[in-house]
Amino acid sequence: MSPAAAAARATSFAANFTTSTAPSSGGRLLRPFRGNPRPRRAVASMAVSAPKSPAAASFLERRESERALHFVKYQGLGNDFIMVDNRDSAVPKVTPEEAAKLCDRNFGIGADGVIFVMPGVNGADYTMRIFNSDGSEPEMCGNGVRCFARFIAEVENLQGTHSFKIHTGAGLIIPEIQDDGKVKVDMGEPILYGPDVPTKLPSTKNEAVVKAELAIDGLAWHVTCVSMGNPHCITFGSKELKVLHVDDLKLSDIGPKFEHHEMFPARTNTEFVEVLSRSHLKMRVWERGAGATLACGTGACAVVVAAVLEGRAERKCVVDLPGGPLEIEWREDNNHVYMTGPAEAVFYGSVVH
Ligand SMILES: N[C@@H](CCC[C@H](N)C(=O)O)C(=O)O
Repeated sequence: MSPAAAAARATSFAANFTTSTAPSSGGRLLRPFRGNPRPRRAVASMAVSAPKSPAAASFLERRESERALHFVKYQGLGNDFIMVDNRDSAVPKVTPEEAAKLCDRNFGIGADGVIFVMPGVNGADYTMRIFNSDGSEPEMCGNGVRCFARFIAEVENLQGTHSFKIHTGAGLIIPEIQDDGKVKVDMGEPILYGPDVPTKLPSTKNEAVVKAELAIDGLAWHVTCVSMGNPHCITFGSKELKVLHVDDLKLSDIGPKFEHHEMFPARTNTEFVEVLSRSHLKMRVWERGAGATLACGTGACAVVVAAVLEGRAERKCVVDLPGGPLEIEWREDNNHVYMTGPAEAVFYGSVVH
């Protein structure tokens, strides 16, 4: 597509979206919304209520248009995603440029990313792809994969506990919906070898980059680098600031300087962490491609790995994020990291493109 055509297409996105608020789930799986007389596809839950005015009638035409994209907005601890049912195709239904438009909180729907539920490959049940709010494509998303599991249960009309094998850019990820509606995810093994994270910082402990020095804004930050499929740089402070008070940080100033630092060839997510106890951590995150978000699942996992490597915490911790707590465990027996937390639908809508 030419840049001009892409721009025109993206503009029509912003001008033509409609939404409807989801009925409260009360912590349970949402049922299909009943106002839809004739759902276009099997995903009845993406429908909207019946029109009552001429304006609403023209909305109906748009909804039934071939170009309508139906979505469900999900959130996990305030990390929010536009979920797209892409089960019938291995090609995402929106382009990275369109995704960036849709994620815009003023001119679009507003979200930290767009997630596509796609057919599985290599024996996996499904494939997850995600575009960040800047249109870049990360390998993995922890809060996103919990939303992904709940969204699958919704569109497949599954009740109770279920687990799925999800193919992602970070390999096979296994979320399990628990009785209480929370999702526990086997996030696989952390990657600690510097060039694979990737970071150009030299290793300091075996092959890992632990408490290495990184100069930013006149401070010598102590950073540990961990990949959970996607890159993370974790800091508990600097030579000058021994202890961080994360609420005092101006993330929008400092975050981009980590994200775009030359030591991180694929850019990086950055977690700023305060140790409340050996099993209780508090963090704020600046995400690659999305900026300050209310939560980051892969980030919370990476934080616990870094805290263990630096001798600051036990392997099982509660991690407080601005959007709420996650339970994280880095198991010694299999080296896998497990993350448990909530995910829920927020609203349903459609957008014409
Ligand atoms: N919020 C996510 C991470 C999303 C991807 C990240 N921005 C990246 O580019 O790596 C999470 O919950 O893990």
